[in-house]
Amino acid sequence: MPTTPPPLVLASASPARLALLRASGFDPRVLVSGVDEDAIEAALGPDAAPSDVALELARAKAQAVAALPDTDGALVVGCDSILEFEGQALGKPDDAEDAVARWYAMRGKSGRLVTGHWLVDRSAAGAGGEAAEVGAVATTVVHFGEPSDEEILAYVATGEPLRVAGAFTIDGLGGAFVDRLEGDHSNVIGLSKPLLRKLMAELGVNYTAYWDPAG
Ligand SMILES: Nc1nc2c(ncn2[C@@H]2O[C@H](COP(=O)(O)OP(=O)(O)OP(=O)(O)O)[C@@H](O)[C@H]2O)c(=O)[nH]1
Repeated sequence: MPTTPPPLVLASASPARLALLRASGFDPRVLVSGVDEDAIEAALGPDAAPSDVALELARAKAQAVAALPDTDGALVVGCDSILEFEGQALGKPDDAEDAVARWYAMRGKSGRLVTGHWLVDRSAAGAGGEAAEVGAVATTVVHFGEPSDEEILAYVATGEPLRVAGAFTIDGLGGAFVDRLEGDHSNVIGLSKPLLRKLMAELGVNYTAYWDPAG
């Protein structure tokens, strides 16, 4: 019989990450970190690798939430997703104009969606242990389709691209404009399930112990 795992805390405001965890058998509490992502990115400098930025932001979010008294005894997970495209680190678009310009540049090409993952184990057994990665499992190559100008304008007008890293989704409206992926799809949505399992194992936490046997 699996031991009772530490309660899971998602240090993210992302509705997609929460929905993904719930669909995967978890019922996390959500505590949003409120960290100043722009300040962290500025401190890393313009030449920082997108994977380094994503990991540093994931760390900042997870550790900020793990510092709250409310997370005593819990396992905290923080994430950050960035699209690496033609040498640029692209988060959410600044505005509709930026989203349109990005799609004009992205269509017919490919990019790498990297998601930094950072876990902090505040349980008694975990003693503040941490596990983090933005490696191979947390990098997915995205091959974009070729939406027409009109389709791009229609997509941006929905507002969806403004709310997501890289100005696209694979499971939402934007999926029509993503031809294929190479790598983990959940990583693109914002949290890689196989990587979460791996990082939990590094902390001695059993991923399946969160599942309700009654289903
Ligand atoms: N549903 C969906 N969401 C996506 C996809 N790609 C990126 N996102 C979302 O884009 C957002 C990336 O921004 P982040 O800064 O990592 O996270 P956030 O939403 O700002 O929330 P915090 O973790 O609180 O910063 C996340 O909410 C991701 O879930 C996708 O293909 N599908």
